[in-house]
Parts: sequence; C-alpha cells; structure tokens
Amino acid sequence: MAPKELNFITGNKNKLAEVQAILSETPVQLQSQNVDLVEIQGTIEEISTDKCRRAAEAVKGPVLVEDTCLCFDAFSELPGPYVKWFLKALGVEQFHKLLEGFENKSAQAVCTFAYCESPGHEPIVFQGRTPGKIVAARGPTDFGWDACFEYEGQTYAEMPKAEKNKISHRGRALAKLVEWLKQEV
Ligand SMILES: O=c1nc[nH]c2c1ncn2[C@H]1C[C@H](O)[C@@H](COP(=O)(O)OP(=O)(O)OP(=O)(O)O)O1
Ligand SMILES: [Mg+2]
Repeated sequence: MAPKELNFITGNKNKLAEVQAILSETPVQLQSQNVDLVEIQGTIEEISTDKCRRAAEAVKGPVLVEDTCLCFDAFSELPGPYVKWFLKALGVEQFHKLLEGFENKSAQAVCTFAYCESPGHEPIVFQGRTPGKIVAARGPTDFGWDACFEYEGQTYAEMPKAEKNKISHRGRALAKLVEWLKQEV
C-alpha cells in the first residue's frame, strides 16, 4: 500500500529543502528525521536499499531515503556513491581537477530513492539520472558539487532552484515516486 505521508531520513538540509519544494506541488505529506546511517559499499541500488533497511530499523516505521551519486564516464561511473568523500577531500574549487588528465568530462548525476514500509519489508527503488559535464566551479558553492555540474550550459548552482528541480536527478526520481503513489491509491 502506498503511504500518504513520507518520513524522509537524511542528514542533508539541502536535499531536504529540494524534496520539500518538489513534493509541495503534490498531495504527499513530508516529514523528516535526521538519523546518521551507515552506508555500505556496493552498487547504487544495494547502497540505497541497505540504507533504507537501516533507516526503517532505526525509526521502526515507514521511511524514505535517498542516495546521490556523481558518475564520471571517464572513470567507469566512479566516484559514484563515494563522491561525498572526494568532494570533502578536494573542496568544490579543486573538484574538477580530478578529470584534468581526461578529455571526456561527461558525468551523470544519479539519485536513488528507496521506500520501505516497515522493518523487514523489501525497499522499493525510484531512480533519476541527469547527464552533464564537470567544469570549474561557477555559481554559489553552498550545495555539494552543484557548482561543478553543468547541464545545457549552466551549472546546477547557476540555475534558479525551480529550474534545477525540473531537470535534476532528484526531480526525475521524485517524478517516478509520485507516479507510483498515484497508481497505488
Ligand atoms: O543535488 C545535489 N547537488 C550537489 N551535490 C549533491 C546533491 N545531492 C547530494 N549532493 C552531495 C552531498 C554529498 O556530498 C554527496 C551525496 O552523498 P549522500 O550520502 O547521498 O548524501 P549525504 O550524506 O549528504 O546525506 P544523507 O544523510 O541523505 O546520506 O553528494
Ligand atoms: Mg550520506
């Protein structure tokens, strides 16, 4: 059964703000809790579903989680789910230098939501992808690698939020989640 309320478990305020903005145009009611979850290594789907199971155990109820990856074509999809640690180590101003020795700057932003009804239930996954390229930082640097990811001539950071949400990996994944919610009602 699809829920009317979602409890989004995340420690990232910027993610939460985007999810709130995107879902505010739908009937879905959103709550959120900040729970520090262990993130395993594995495929994108394995990481999100494991994160979701841990979140359901932690809050003992229905949960929504999300894992965001940035996959470089020249790196066979890495750093992918581990991008957080590369960004933390290099900082947003140096981040693009990872690809300095490579001609192919193409990358995919991938957002994978997982919803779990309660502990012990199999999570359901909704994924969105947006293709772009890695560039030297342009625009505000307050959200992750937004300033280094260019989509059709603008970095995510240079776009008004509403514009980013329309075409972003997160917006595309949430569109699938909302479709599923409609079908289940
Ligand atoms: O739209 C985005 N635009 C730019 N950067 C972004 C975006 N979305 C996530 N990010 C960053 C945050 C973190 O450095 C990494 C994902 O790691 P990820 O584990 O999914 O996020 P997190 O640990 O910050 O929050 P959570 O508590 O939901 O796991 O990419
Ligand atoms: Mg995380």
